[in-house]
Amino acid sequence: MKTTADFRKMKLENEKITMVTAYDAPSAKLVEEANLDVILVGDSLGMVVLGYDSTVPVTVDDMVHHTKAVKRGAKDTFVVTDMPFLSYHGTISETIENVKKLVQDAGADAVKMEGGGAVLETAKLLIDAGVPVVAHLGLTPQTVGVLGGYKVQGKNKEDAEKLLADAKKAEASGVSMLVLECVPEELAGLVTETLSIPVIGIGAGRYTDGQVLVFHDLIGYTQGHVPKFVKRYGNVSNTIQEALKEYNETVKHGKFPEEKHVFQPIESVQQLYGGMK
Ligand SMILES: Nc1nc(=O)c2c([nH]1)NC[C@@H]1CN(c3ccc(C(=O)N[C@@H](CCC(=O)O)C(=O)O)cc3)CN21
Ligand SMILES: CC(C)C(=O)C(=O)O
Ligand SMILES: [Mg+2]
Repeated sequence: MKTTADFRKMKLENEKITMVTAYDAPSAKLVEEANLDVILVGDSLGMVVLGYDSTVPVTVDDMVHHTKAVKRGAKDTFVVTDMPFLSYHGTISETIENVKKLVQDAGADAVKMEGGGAVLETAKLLIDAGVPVVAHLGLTPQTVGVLGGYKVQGKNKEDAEKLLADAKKAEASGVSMLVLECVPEELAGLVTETLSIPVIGIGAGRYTDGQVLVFHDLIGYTQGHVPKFVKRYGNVSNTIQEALKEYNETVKHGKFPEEKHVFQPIESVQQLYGGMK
């Protein structure tokens, strides 16, 4: 399994780092077999899998449940799990209780936390305790209510300076990586060249050390809104829809099951009831 040290080395050697979300065992297995570097059990789970309108309703128990599934499917890939909304804003003991569930019970290799400022103080305490932490700046979907929508961040000088300062603070806190979401690509490039930790972008342009996308967006399986920064590499929704329609038709028309799908012989049933009428 690649580790945080490997990701740092990859940055130094200009080798791009690939990250994708996964929420269950079979998809995690496919990600591992495709040789991607990192799996993120994102709280986007709430939107792409659980049918919520935002990531706000996602709980620690949801993240535990799906992290366990992902770890069963991908035993040899570094797994980062999102700490969900408000699960790292209470007392440090409450936060540690939640981290313990995600790391010790579910097997996450690192936890990701959205935000700068005070969140990074919390990150430092966790890192001192031995927990690898990934920071997440720029568009932080858990604060959508405060931001007023999923909008590009760091567009003016003041916001850009704040973001760069938070990024430096993240590095100083000891975080292993930084996810940068929905920022102008030049700002992402500046953050990337300023920091020595890997910067993974989503909607952050071409100059970051790596990229992350939501699994369902990438394969074309998202049912709701797909952000502009997404490239769809497949169209799985079509494939599934075709299979479902064909199943429906063949059953309705008596063409499934066929003889090869049937258990034979039915001697015992014949002995019991004298066979079918
Ligand atoms: N399917 C999915 N993909 C994601 O990448 C994703 C989620 N869901 N849910 C959690 C967060 C929310 N994210 C989002 C959601 C929407 C936009 C969006 O619509 N952005 C506008 C840009 C608006 C602007 O110009 O300021 C867009 O048109 O893409 C961006 C990120 C990223 N994450
Ligand atoms: C969009 C990525 C970075 C994320 O946080 C998630 O999938 O929840
Ligand atoms: Mg997230």
